[in-house]
Amino acid sequence: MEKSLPLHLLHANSLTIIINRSHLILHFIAILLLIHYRLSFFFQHPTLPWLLIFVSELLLSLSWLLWQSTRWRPVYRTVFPERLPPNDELPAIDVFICTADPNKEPTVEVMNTVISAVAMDYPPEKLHVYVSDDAGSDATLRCVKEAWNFATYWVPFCRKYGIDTGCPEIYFLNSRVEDYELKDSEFKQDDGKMKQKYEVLKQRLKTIVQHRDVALSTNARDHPSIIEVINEHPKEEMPLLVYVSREKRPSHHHSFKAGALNVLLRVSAMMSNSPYILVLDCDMYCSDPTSARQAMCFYCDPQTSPSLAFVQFPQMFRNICGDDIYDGEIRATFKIYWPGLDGVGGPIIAGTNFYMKREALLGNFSKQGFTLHRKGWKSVYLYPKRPQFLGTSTTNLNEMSIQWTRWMSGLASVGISRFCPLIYGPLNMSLVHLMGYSALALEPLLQCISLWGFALIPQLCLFNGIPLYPKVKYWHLIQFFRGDNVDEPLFVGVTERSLRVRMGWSLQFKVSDPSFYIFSTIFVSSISKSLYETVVTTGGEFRTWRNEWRLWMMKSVTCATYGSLDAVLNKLGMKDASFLPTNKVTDDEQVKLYEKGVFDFRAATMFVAPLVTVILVNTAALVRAFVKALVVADGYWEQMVGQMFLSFYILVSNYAVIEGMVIRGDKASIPLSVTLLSAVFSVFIMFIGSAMLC
Ligand SMILES: O=c1ccn([C@@H]2O[C@H](COP(=O)(O)OP(=O)(O)O[C@H]3O[C@H](CO)[C@@H](O)[C@H](O)[C@H]3O)[C@@H](O)[C@H]2O)c(=O)[nH]1
Ligand SMILES: [Mn+2]
Repeated sequence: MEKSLPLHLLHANSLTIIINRSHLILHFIAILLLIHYRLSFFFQHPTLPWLLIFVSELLLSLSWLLWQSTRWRPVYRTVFPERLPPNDELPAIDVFICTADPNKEPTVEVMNTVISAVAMDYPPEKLHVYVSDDAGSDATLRCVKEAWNFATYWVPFCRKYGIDTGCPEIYFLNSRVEDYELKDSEFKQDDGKMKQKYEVLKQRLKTIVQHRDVALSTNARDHPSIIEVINEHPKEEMPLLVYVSREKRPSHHHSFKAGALNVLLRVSAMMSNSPYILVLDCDMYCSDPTSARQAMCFYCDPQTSPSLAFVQFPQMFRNICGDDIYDGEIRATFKIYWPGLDGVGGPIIAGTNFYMKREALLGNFSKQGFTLHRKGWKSVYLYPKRPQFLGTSTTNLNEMSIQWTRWMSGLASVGISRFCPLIYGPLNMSLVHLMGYSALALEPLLQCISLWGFALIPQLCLFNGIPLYPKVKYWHLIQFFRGDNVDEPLFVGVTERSLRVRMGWSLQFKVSDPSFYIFSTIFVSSISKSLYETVVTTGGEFRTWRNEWRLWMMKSVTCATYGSLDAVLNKLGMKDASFLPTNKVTDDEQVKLYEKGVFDFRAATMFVAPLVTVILVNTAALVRAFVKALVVADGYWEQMVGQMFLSFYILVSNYAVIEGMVIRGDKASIPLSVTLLSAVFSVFIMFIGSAMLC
């Protein structure tokens, strides 16, 4: 009876699907009308600015269309680990943890990841944990040994009392007084001892790191390989723990994280060779010990398992708070895109927090970005209520921009390679799935070209009085009075009339060119759909939506642009691939700003100057247009209102940049030098742009 019950279920919300598809049809019709409008005008009066803005509109529409694949059939999954076969029938798992830089990746956190992996709720003889240390640091090896020593007490403690997290840091942070009072004295005693041991561990780790041989750390790029089994004398309740530092030589390309994973793949093949692999970044605590059992709900199902390559969990973060102005949560990716991809053929690998079938890899990690799906492998996305893994997210502008530039570069390099999903067609992939892949791979290029277009072309034309959007005929304010002639005094000196006189302003506009409706429909439709998705379907707030919208604009002119450039230069052989690991060390001052929702503009000039430049160009265009509208007689408003609105909208959305430039005077505001440099860029753009376009 038990056996026939399903191990996992799939749900699709039909209301969401109906709304998504109806919106898709309406928005698509509006885009077709826009194309018709542009083409018919363009053939009559071909001009360069019209062509450029049309290209921007087409590229953005293409990107929108590709992303619709993720709205086509979003699905959610539930698992029933209690229905799994008994422990002795479960398959074995190898856990891979990668660390690269002891300066950027705090050792206490890395060791918490290691301990939490060792303490996972899985038969210990079927669990093997491999730690890859790309820095080849002797200190890290010693720390792993300390962590192991602690874990030999910690794991039995967790098992004995059924502790619901295998991560000591989370456990000691969250242990609640009320629960504690209910516990018996034996538990209290053990808990006290554990706490003490944990404090000792932290102290030891700190000492090791402080006294580490600095000379060794300079050898991070040049060292022989070290493989050390930490628990040479196996203990019953403990899984295998292995430290691996692959050989690195300056003359050999080491392929960063993918290279490290490939070494772990080979080392583990010689030692445990488990059929399943869990990949974790060094900061990703296994906060819920049951993730392996949850993933096995798919792999132990004889129907799904044969073609299932990996089970992806979302990346979640333990340091998200307040406004989350840098969208550290990466909400859209894990709440919209991945469930969307799951419904049409499977999510792609997010780089961490996934269980992989060894067989699907064919001995190599790096030839994934979509060949697996093309060969007919499937993947599933599991987003349980309780976070399975918790890592650290970027919480300042600089780190966020570096990280996104790296991601954008990675995506763009797929987009411009022969693996571009649109070219490297489907073998076993559906069209919608392929669109999802293309949406990701082409995102950087489509986004940066179109958004630079929207940020500059209409503004340059506005500055020079060239209309790009349909006219609005009447656009004026009417003041009106209303009141009945009743003059009997109510009180001394107050007549009813004077009370009832209403003074009001009404805004009246009449659209003379019906095409104006096409543009306003597209604008309103995009805004309302994204608002609906952020607030209704994914439970965000209005400010969440504002943050995401603003960040999308900001990242287009910085990260997407640099990422695309990086990929192109790389392809042309003019630049080497690079991977700057994200800094996971937190700085109190920066965290305070992040918590308050204040932008920290102490970022590399290359990430701030484009933002300021866009603001300056938009301001100049808008101010000039206003002055002209006041001076030049009739007709100016009607023609220019679309462009004026666009500039106004860009300025309002990015008010935080204006604030950082002229209002805030604190240390983290935009330095005058950056503003001046951007002013030079702006003047340059205005002159050259005006000369070319107008
Ligand atoms: O040469 C390297 C560089 C990095 N890493 C490790 O790779 C992981 C991810 O690096 P991190 O700097 O934390 O990058 P993030 O920006 O946080 O990572 C995201 O983006 C990466 C791809 O850009 C993915 O690989 C990650 O899984 C994903 O979490 C970390 O554990 C690093 O220690 C290595 O092992 N070797
Ligand atoms: Mn990371």
